[in-house]
Amino acid sequence: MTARESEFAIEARGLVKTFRTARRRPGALGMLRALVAPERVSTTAVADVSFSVGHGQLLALLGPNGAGKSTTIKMLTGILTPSAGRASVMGIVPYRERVRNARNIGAVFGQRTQLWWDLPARESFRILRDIYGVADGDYRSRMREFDDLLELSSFWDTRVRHLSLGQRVRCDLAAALLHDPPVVFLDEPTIGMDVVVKEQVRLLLRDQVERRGQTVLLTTHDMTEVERLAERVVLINHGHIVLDGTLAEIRTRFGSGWRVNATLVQTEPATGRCPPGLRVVRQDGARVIFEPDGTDGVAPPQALKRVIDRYEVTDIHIQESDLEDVMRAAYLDDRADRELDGELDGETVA
Ligand SMILES: Nc1ncnc2c1ncn2[C@@H]1O[C@H](COP(=O)(O)OP(=O)(O)OP(=O)(O)O)[C@@H](O)[C@H]1O
Repeated sequence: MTARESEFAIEARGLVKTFRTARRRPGALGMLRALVAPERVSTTAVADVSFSVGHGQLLALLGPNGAGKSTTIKMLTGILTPSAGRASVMGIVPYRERVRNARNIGAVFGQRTQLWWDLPARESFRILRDIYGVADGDYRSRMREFDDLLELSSFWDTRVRHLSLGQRVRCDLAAALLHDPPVVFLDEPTIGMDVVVKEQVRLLLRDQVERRGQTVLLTTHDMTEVERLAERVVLINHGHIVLDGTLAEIRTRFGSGWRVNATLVQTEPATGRCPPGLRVVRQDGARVIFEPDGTDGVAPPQALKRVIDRYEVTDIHIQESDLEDVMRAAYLDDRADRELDGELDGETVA
């Protein structure tokens, strides 16, 4: 099957990854025991992950620390072989055909550079140009484009080891996109960047998807990034998929979806006189946030009218619920499910 014949650019079906590591006990005796009779323990980083990404889609893979996001990406880039399940990227099984897969993908691991540590970043770009056989004209125009957006030329002649984290990740991003791969994996690509550079990276990614039709799989802990970029979100927790949907679907399922933000003339608690179908989420003096209480399925225009009818209002608008709150609700829901299934043992709530 050729790359374009496969319906999805990225497919993961029942992926599992278990690591076997030596357990280290404390103290000198523990160290000795580890040398003589090492005790091995299994960690299941990815327990059961299935999802697919269509050609030209940008999907955000989200989850708390240790959820299994990086391990999933490593299986999709061919760095790790799954313990069970299967993966395909542009019709290729990444861990079986690493070299063919490498031509189709670009990858940025924000925590770790792909560049040559002791060389100036520009030297790494030239080496990558030769490895991937990028034509001189294409190389020059892409470097110009990356420089325009990411302002690399002020530091690309500095050795990579001397770059700041944000500068280094910008160079990593350019290196990953240099051969214009159809699929890009970005594991925390804006780590260490200031807000201005973050915005530049978002512009670059949007352009890669909209103009070049690239497929992007992104992990991030930055919800603004998700709101700005992702059409779809897959949420992973403890190596399991918790949800898979558009931001709108996720908001509907785990958040009220919207809230009424009002500034009242009165400053006493609004709770006692709350309009029907609404409850007070927060009140700070005259500023009150209401959300639907779930009793009558009130819609945003009705909710505005009910608040205005009940109070004297100086300012009022509908606000979409905060994505951080929605994600937290989704984790807590998953946690409650697993508690019921008896899977959790003494774990603290994030
Ligand atoms: N090589 C390894 N050997 C043993 N355990 C590992 C290895 N790599 C990852 N793990 C464990 O697997 C789990 C998932 O790790 P992973 O790096 O995939 O999480 P993550 O979702 O990317 O987290 P973060 O948001 O912190 O980057 C963690 O408990 C981690 O300690």
